Amino acid sequence: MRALVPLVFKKATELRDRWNSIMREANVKPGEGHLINVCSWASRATFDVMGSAGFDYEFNAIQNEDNELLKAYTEMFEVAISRQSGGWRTTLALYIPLWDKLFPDNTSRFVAKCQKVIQRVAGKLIQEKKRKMADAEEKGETYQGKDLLSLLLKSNSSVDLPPEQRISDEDILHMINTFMFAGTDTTSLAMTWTLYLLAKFPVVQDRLRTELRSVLPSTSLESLTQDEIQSLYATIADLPYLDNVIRETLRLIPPVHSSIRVATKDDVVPASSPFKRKSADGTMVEEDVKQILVPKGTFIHVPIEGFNHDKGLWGEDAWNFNPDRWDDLPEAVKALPGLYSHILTFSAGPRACIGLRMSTIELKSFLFTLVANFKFTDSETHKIGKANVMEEFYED
Ligand code: HEM
Repeated sequence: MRALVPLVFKKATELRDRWNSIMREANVKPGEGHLINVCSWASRATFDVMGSAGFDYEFNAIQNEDNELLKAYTEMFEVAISRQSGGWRTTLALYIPLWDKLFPDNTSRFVAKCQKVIQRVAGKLIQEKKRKMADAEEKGETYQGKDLLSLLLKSNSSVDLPPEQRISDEDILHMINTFMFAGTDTTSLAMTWTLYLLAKFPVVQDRLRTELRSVLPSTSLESLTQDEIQSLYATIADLPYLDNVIRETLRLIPPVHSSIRVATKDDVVPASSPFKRKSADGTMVEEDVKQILVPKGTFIHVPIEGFNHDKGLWGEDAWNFNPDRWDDLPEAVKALPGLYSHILTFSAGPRACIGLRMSTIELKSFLFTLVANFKFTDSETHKIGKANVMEEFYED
């Protein structure tokens, strides 16, 4: 993870410079604003980080959007996310995964087209990496690549690994897809919502900027040595208000708002307080229910956002954006499980997120660079909506 820090700083300063040059080109005068689609830029930045750190691949997305692999991923993500709105096809595909393959609609055909591009380009990437490793071996050297793909290929070709435990190139390709899907837009959404909330709550933004500027180095970030960057990041990582702002955003707007699990055996889930059960047509079926029976095979919707917003645990102000709450959490919250800060944003248990540390480095470094240099305000012309549990943001 240490090796990630200089790369993330490089990308954060690149994004800062790109925004500055856009404003210069648009002739924006000091104090004037300029409309920027933060969501799209944040996504391009996290693609760049994942490309370099994950696969030693330069999407170069902050500079241009023409890369064909980048286009395939972004278009595929957009389509996949638009499908999340539900509908009978989505539900059917959940129970019969082959359905989409047997009876593809336009969306499935489009995703298949993107997948073909990914298979071709990422497949070439895997072959090139293997060739570099073989070349190094021929010279009696060890290939030094530190990206995820190199480490994966190295451990996969290790002589100690029994052949039946080696993973195929096809599975490695699937892993690249998983990392691109799980590790880019999640972090960029977290970054975007943080900047959005800062725009909505200028007092919080000003207080955060003051904290960030207090640790700005006296020379430019570009002139820092690797050791100085590491030491700057260690300082940023410990900034209390930045930490609170990030935790509060991740609590209030988790980028993954819900998940699904399947019960592998019959189970009983106790209710924290008795509830009334209604049938699908809204008529009352049972009063004073104290537990939920879960038969094996049931699909369970895990409401991450609901867990993070529970007023019974977090207090009446649970739906408010209040970074200071992290200085004095209710006892009930402290007792909650979760990989991160008693919230379910990164899930929990054996299949919890493995990218928590990577996304923390990205969020802290990018927010440091951007908030110390720019002031964010809500767009007057573009309405930004929020679905799921909350539709509005409440002032504390
Ligand atoms: C703010 C950023 C992120 C959030 C909110 C987030 C959230 C999550 C959640 C909720 C899950 C569980 C999904 C489920 O089981 O239904 C998950 C899994 C996963 N995440 Fe993240 N993630 C983030 C960043 C990252 C990053 C940067 C990486 C890349 C290293 C990553 C890699 C993964 C992987 C590989 C899994 C699957 C783990 C498994 O099934 O064993 N995530 N993430």
